[in-house]
Amino acid sequence: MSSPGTVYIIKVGGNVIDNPGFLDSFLADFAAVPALKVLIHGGGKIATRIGDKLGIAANYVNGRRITDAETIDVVTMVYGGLVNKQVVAKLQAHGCNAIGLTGADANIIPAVKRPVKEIDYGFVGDIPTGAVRTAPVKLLLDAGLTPVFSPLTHDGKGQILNTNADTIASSLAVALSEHYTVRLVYCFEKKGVLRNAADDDSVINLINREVYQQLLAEGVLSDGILPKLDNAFAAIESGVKEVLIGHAGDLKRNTTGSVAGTLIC
Ligand SMILES: Nc1ncnc2c1ncn2[C@@H]1O[C@H](COP(=O)(O)OP(=O)(O)O)[C@@H](O)[C@H]1O
Ligand SMILES: CC(=O)N[C@@H](CCC(=O)OP(=O)(O)O)C(=O)O
Repeated sequence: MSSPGTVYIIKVGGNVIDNPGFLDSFLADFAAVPALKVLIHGGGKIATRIGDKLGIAANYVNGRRITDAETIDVVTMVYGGLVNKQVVAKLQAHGCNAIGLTGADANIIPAVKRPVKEIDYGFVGDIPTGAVRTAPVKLLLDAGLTPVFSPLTHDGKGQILNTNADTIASSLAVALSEHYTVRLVYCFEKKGVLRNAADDDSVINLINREVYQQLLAEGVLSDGILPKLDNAFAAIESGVKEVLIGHAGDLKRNTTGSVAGTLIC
């Protein structure tokens, strides 16, 4: 049997999306990745700004947006519409035949509304293990298309759900590992996971579970880096070949054999 081909699952975060020049150079690099690839975009910052204009204030708990009935409409419009279609149009301009999707399209990412415990997250979706349906993604890749996912899923009963983009990337990476050698690259505005969040050059090159526990105990990690690391470990422990967290400007290096940023092992 021949060895499976490589697919890059690449996630780009809200601080890159919110900076038009940075986003454009990132998308040019993404378009040039010489392998099969899937893009997952965030957009939390833009959703917060547009929500503010509409008088709908953002509220985050543990890195997840509390998504009430008004907020799910805002994020559906912003992630599934504005951001997704702008990213697709820009990729087309770079010669990448992108197709924009939510997790509801082709029923690729069925999710479950997060149960209410101490906190009611509202219309936030968790992706059950094994739920991602890879067949439609494979069809698109086989047809020469590049899927671009917004951070939206659905409950199978007609309700769109808001799911953290890092989680979507990790779940897609794990599911596609059954068919491909998958490399997952988280791209954001820092050079990697930092030992000192205020020092952009304090990148930690390698993090395993033991180092992660130490960093947590030292209080070095906060905000969005926590769900990113949780999702990164979930991927590396479930069949994904390589997981990297790095600067969006280092995508070219991170998809051509070298490593710039933090490698999860
Ligand atoms: N030790 C750390 N290293 C890197 N980032 C950190 C660290 N501690 C906190 N952060 C914060 O985590 C953020 C990344 O999470 P998030 O804002 O959700 O990014 P994205 O939108 O790209 O997923 C960084 O912008 C940074 O402000
Ligand atoms: C449930 C939840 O928190 N969803 C995220 C989805 C967007 C996202 O993940 O965007 P970034 O990658 O830019 O952070 C949110 O609404 O902020």
